[in-house]
Amino acid sequence: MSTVLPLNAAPGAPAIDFDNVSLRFISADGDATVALRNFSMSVVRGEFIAIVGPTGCGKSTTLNMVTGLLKPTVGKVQVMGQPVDGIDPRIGFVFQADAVFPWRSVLMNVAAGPLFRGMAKKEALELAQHWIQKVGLAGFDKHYPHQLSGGMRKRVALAQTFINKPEILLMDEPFSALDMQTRTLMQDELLKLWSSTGGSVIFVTHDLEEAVALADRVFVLSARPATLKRVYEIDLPRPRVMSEVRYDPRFIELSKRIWADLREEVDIH
Ligand SMILES: Nc1ncnc2c1ncn2[C@@H]1O[C@H](COP(=O)(O)OP(=O)(O)OP(=O)(O)O)[C@@H](O)[C@H]1O
Repeated sequence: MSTVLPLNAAPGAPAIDFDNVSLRFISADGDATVALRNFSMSVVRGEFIAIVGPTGCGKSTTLNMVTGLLKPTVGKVQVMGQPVDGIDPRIGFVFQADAVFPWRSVLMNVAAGPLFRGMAKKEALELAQHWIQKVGLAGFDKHYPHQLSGGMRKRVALAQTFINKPEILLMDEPFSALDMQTRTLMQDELLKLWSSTGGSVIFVTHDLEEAVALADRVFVLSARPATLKRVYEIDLPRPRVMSEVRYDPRFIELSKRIWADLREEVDIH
């Protein structure tokens, strides 16, 4: 099994492609749970996709198939035109739980990726300082995670991820543990970082307003076994400012429509 895919193996291919994918979990006592059924989704390079759906429908499962942690029972998942196979250095992650190392300073946390890949220490630390500044943490490089607020730790996580220049970024409710104000700041931060680096993002969230505010397209999943219910084009202009976009009449209209779709799923189950 190869662990690293050839870079830009298929230049014209979508960044991520789910082709009629179903996934069934079989538990130790033989019970089957269908988490995803006939799911297709194509993510263009540079596109920001959000996935919303009721609890337990299979949102995280889709991300786990992009990383290769889970394999579809039926159908195909491809990254940059190639089947998912092993660890792909082009993919970055930010999840709800902080992935920062508690025993490392902010600087060493942010430098971890480049150092791991063999970059010279001086160069890696300089690059890390650059990213620490970029996420608004200048002066905190010697702090340890326990000395930071939840929002600041999230900034470390973003710097730690973006320093690796991911071509694909998978985010699973990354800001859901934050208070509303910090969350809004982090959403702005994410959009800035994304627009300056140009990767593709899949952002899983329970918060449909967050999905509408951030994404180019919102994929609505049905209750389990999840199928794709509808896809919404979010034609709000960019750059978007989180504290303002929520008052845009088009934002309100789209949010209402998507909520009506989602509510049907939540009501039934
Ligand atoms: N390893 C596993 N073995 C068996 N069932 C699993 C496994 N992982 C997930 N499931 C089941 O598959 C379904 C989808 O789970 P998943 O975590 O993808 O949902 P989700 O939409 O991300 O949920 P939430 O919104 O609550 O985070 C759930 O019913 C879950 O219990």
